[in-house]
Amino acid sequence: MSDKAAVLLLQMGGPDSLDAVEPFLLNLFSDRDIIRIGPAFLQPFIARLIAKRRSPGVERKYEEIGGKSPIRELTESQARALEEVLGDGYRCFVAMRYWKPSTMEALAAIRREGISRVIALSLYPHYSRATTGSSVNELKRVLSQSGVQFQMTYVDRFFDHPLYIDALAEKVQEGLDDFHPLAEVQILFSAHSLPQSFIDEGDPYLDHIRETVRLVMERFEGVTHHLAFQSRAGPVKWLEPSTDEMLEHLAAHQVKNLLIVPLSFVSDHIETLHEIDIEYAQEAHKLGYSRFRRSPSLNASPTFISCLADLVRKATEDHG
Ligand SMILES: C=CC1=C(C)c2cc3[nH]c(cc4nc(cc5[nH]c(cc1n2)c(C)c5CCC(=O)O)C(CCC(=O)O)=C4C)c(C)c3C=C
Ligand SMILES: [Fe+2]
Ligand SMILES: [Fe+2]
Repeated sequence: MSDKAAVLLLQMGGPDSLDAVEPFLLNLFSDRDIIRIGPAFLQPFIARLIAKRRSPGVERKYEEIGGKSPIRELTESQARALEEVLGDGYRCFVAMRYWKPSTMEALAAIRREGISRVIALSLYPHYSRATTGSSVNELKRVLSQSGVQFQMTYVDRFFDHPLYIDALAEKVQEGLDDFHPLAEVQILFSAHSLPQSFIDEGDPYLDHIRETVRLVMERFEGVTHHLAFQSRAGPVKWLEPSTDEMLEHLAAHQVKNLLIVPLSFVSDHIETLHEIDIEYAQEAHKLGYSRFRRSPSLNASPTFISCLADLVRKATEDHG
């Protein structure tokens, strides 16, 4: 047995080729933690229909950002950077909820290394049953099926960690530096949307998002900011206002310079590279903004990696 600990980074995953889009969507729409469609016994059939119907449009979007999601490479590079900072006592692994490497593959790799202590670290800063909840449920299912005993610790949120806030603030500052020094810039935080029913049932996601925004804005006193929600994916009531409505609203109020700051994701993927950089940028141009920019994603930002390292070290101390 190894005396090292494994850090298992939990992330959503994304298609690694255009052929992977439909099976990726099938995995996602089959998961009742993220979406409930009809009674449980019917969901696999309905999920198949939705995945088939949705995939041509989604494939076109992935085609426009290079033919796949970059989320695997970006998460692997976060894992390597984290390993470097943590040093000899740790090895880092990645488990993707809806694509590769799967939770099963990740646990098998940890086992091959002879490691028995695992810190499962969700890469979603804000807790939601739809994201972290789903990944942790999957992990627990696979652990119980595998029959292998690991000593597990879970880190399921870090929306208010000072180093996460520092890392975001650095990116916001980089974004602001891309405007003329005398320009009056407003900030639009754009978080991933969630059906309102999750919040009504007690999901803390919205409170976590608001707290992150509050803490970041403590560093930018005097700058006007807004919060909106992007990437709805179905015909229910989602969090409001939507990012596209907010873009229209601000344009109508003569806002000319806008920095959009993506929240809820810690790396680039289709919703930054396509939805913001292509779709919202075109919309902003039509609406008459003079300058519309996105702050860079955290990816392997050294400050963000030191946040992850701090979370891992604290989890290790707590469970000695
Ligand atoms: C079905 C409902 C969905 C809910 C609820 C939802 C919540 C949610 N998702 C993220 C983060 C990501 N979502 C991504 C893609 C994606 N999400 C949904 C659906 C829901 N998400 C779909 C159908 C897709 C696929 C793309 C599409 O069809 O439009 C991704 C990107 C993966 C990648 O390309 O790399 C991320 C990341 C959060 C944070 C969240 C709620 C809090
Ligand atoms: Fe999503
Ligand atoms: Fe108004």
